[in-house]
Amino acid sequence: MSMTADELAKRQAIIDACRRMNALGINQGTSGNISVRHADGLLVTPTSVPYEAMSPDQIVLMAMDGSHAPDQKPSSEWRFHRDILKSRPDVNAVVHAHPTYCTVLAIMGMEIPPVHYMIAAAGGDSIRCAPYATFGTAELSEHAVRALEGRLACLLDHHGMIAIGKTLDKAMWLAVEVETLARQYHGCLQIGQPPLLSSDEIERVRQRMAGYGLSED
Ligand SMILES: C[C@H](O)[C@@H](O)[C@@H](O)C(=O)COP(=O)(O)O
Repeated sequence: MSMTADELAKRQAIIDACRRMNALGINQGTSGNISVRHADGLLVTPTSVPYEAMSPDQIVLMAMDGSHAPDQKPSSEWRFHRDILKSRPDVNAVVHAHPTYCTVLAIMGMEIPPVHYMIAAAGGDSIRCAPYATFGTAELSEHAVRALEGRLACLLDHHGMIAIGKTLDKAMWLAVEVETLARQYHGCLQIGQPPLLSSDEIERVRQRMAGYGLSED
């Protein structure tokens, strides 16, 4: 398989990010998948390959019509990766994981409200929870794209979380922030119903955050 240095670097960056997801504790086992925009299509992780054993040649190069080399097996979630990248020209990377606290809230069908100003990093005053649909289906993809409208992250009912970004580093950074928010919200709920920040305040923070570190810009 011949490829440019740029493509090889993107493939390796995807694998490094997958391993980091598990090392950071925001994912486990072979759950989760990652994609990055490349040329007119995307590079996406293969299905059910342990991240420690994943090699750059196993990353699947996919066209926007879903086609790929016949000997390659893309992630079972390639549809939402493709559909998000297709519908969001502002986004170049998609990170899907099964972080524990995000998934606990998602199982309960709960979205994350503005309990902490860092929610602004996800693009607005809530992190929505997309309705449940079977993994890998076009229905799940439609729900995810809708839940991500005007946002950079969403929960997936009875499933997990998606974080997206202009770069893979930004999407990974946001994935950790979203799991932290989920943990904080879960902690608050042990005490009672937490007071929330106003939508105006979240919008103020969002504007102040523009260009801050790895957040939205
Ligand atoms: C069954 C899978 O775990 C599915 O839930 C998917 O969402 C996932 O996280 C990993 O699937 P792939 O290995 O197919 O990327």
